[in-house]
Amino acid sequence: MTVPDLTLHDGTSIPQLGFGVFQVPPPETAATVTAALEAGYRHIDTAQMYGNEAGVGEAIKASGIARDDLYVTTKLNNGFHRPDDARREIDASLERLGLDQVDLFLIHWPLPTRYDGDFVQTWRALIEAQEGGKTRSIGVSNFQPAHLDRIVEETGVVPVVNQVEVHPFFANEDVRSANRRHGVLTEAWSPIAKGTVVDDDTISEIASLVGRTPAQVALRWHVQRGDIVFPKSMNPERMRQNFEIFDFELEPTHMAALDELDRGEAGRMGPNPDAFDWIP
Ligand SMILES: NC(=O)C1=CN([C@@H]2O[C@H](COP(=O)(O)OP(=O)(O)OC[C@H]3O[C@@H](n4cnc5c(N)ncnc54)[C@H](OP(=O)(O)O)[C@@H]3O)[C@@H](O)[C@H]2O)C=CC1
Ligand SMILES: O=C(O)C(=O)[C@@H](O)[C@H](O)C(=O)CO
Repeated sequence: MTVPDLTLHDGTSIPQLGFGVFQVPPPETAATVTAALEAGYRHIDTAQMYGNEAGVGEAIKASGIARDDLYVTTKLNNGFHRPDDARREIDASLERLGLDQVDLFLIHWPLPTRYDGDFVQTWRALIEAQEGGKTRSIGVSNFQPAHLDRIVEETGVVPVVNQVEVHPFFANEDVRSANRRHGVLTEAWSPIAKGTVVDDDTISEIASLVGRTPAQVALRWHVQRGDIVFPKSMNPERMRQNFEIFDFELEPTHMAALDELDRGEAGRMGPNPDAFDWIP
């Protein structure tokens, strides 16, 4: 199965499908990521918050896969928004991952009610890290349209991606359209709604009609909308299943039926970025 690359506005490219490691316990991360690499994944999405960057690094090193053939994303933790902390912790991530450079570094959450709402200082620290060669690309996560507008206005530097919650029950269209307006690609987190797409009748019916599983149908919906996805699974069979989504297509009526499942704010499963202020 070939995973398409999408071109980011800085000229680099990113595999549209990756593997997410949120809630993969640190002691099991190396084995889990090794299984994902064996299944064909070449894009890994981790974060300082997940506490498992070292396991990701261990699996990468043991795989023998050429560095250029892998795409690695990590994210700055919420306690490190001040520039001096960000500088130190970006270096610490590289050390844990065993890499000289990551492909993408993100601000994990904007935390508009912390640090006097000054996530612009944090964005400047990421710009500096990119200039210093510590990351090829820089982006943000959980940025609402106003947050995105502000960093672009104040620095002139546009993130390549905004990683936000998106799944059939929470289409997050306001943020996706703000991303498009800025030329920012959307990365959809919790793309299979934390596994709950399997319980939905509409998705299950479409899955039966196309001879696929509900998770495959949901992931296919995302990729046909042009978003980047990285489902998490610690089960080798589901890991493989989630990878096999580029050999079928959903027809427009099926795409429209999935679009109809959007519950707006009621469908949100994770924290609201305007209020989220948790520092681990
Ligand atoms: N930037 C941010 O703030 C956030 C980023 N993320 C990123 O997005 C990634 C994915 O999101 P996540 O929250 O993990 O949720 P997902 O939507 O990827 O769902 C993961 C859950 O679904 C189950 N699952 C996996 N595959 C299948 C399948 N084929 N059929 C049925 N159930 C399945 C998994 O269980 P099992 O392991 O047993 O298969 C797990 O419980 C994260 O790992 C992380 O990288 C996530 C949240 C927030
Ligand atoms: O997984 C992530 O990347 C997150 O940021 C979430 O874990 C988030 O912090 C959360 O769900 C807290 O309850």
